[in-house]
Amino acid sequence: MTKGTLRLALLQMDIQIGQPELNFAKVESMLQKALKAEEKPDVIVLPEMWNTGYALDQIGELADEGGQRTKQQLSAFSREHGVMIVGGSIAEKRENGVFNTIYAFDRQGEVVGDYDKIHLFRLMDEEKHLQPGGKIGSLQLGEIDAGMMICYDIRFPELSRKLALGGAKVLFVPAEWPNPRLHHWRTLLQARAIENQMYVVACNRCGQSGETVFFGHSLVIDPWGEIIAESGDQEGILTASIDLALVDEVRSRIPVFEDRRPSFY
Ligand SMILES: NC(=O)CCC(=O)C(=O)O
Repeated sequence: MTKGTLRLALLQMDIQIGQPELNFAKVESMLQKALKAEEKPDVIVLPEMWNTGYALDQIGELADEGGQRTKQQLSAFSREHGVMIVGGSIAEKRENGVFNTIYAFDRQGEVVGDYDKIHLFRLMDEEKHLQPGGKIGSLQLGEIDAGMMICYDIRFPELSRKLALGGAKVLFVPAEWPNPRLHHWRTLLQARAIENQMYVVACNRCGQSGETVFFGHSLVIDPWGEIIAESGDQEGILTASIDLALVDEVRSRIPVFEDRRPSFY
C-alpha cells in the first residue's frame, strides 16, 4: 500500500444454500486465489451470509455458534498473510437468536469491528428468522475510516449519512442482492457514494438458490459516483485500487457537508 492507496479484492462467490462445509472450503480457496493477483490486496471483502446462504428454515442449526469458526478461519488467514478482511456477513448464533453479522479483521488478524444487519429484508423472510442489530457499523480498519452496511441497508440513506458524519470515507457493503433489481442495486450504491462523497465497495454473491438468481455485479464506486470496477454475473475476484485522498478532494470541491442544513431535516 502506497500512502492513501488501497488495493481491494472482492470475492464474488456462488454460495451453496445450507452447506456451510462447502462454503467455508470455497472461501478458503478464493482467499488463496486473491493472494495470487498481480499485486497482493490490502483488503479482501466477502459477500453476505456466505456460510449458509438464505437457508432460513434451518438457520438455528446451521448458523456459526458465536461466529467462532468464521473468526478462526478469517483471523488465521489475515494474520498469516498480513491482509485486512471485511468478512462479508455470516449467520451467527447467539443466546438471543441468530444475527446477520460482519466481522472485520486488521492485518494482525484481530477483530477490529463488527456489525449486525439493522434492516431485515421481509421479501426474503429475514425478520421471521433473524434478530436485527442494535448499533451502526463504524469501522477503523488500519488507516481506513470506514463504515459497514449489509445489502438491504443501502435503501436507507440515513444510515450511510450517519456513518459519513462519523468520519467514514469508505463504505463496505456485503450483499445477496437478487434478480431482477440490478437497476436498484447500481443506482442506490452510486447514490450513496455521490451524496456522501465516499468510496462504496459492494460485494454481491452470484449463482442461483432455488428459484432465486443472484446477478453478481459487485461494484467499486468512487466518491464522484463513478464505477471504477464492476463484475459480471460469474464467480470470480474483482480487484480495484482506491485512493483515499480523492475523498477529501471531492468533499472540498463540492462542500456538501459544510452546506447541510440539519435544522430543516
Ligand atoms: N439480502 C438482502 O437484503 C436483499 C435486499 C434486496 O434484494 C433489495 O431489493 O433491497
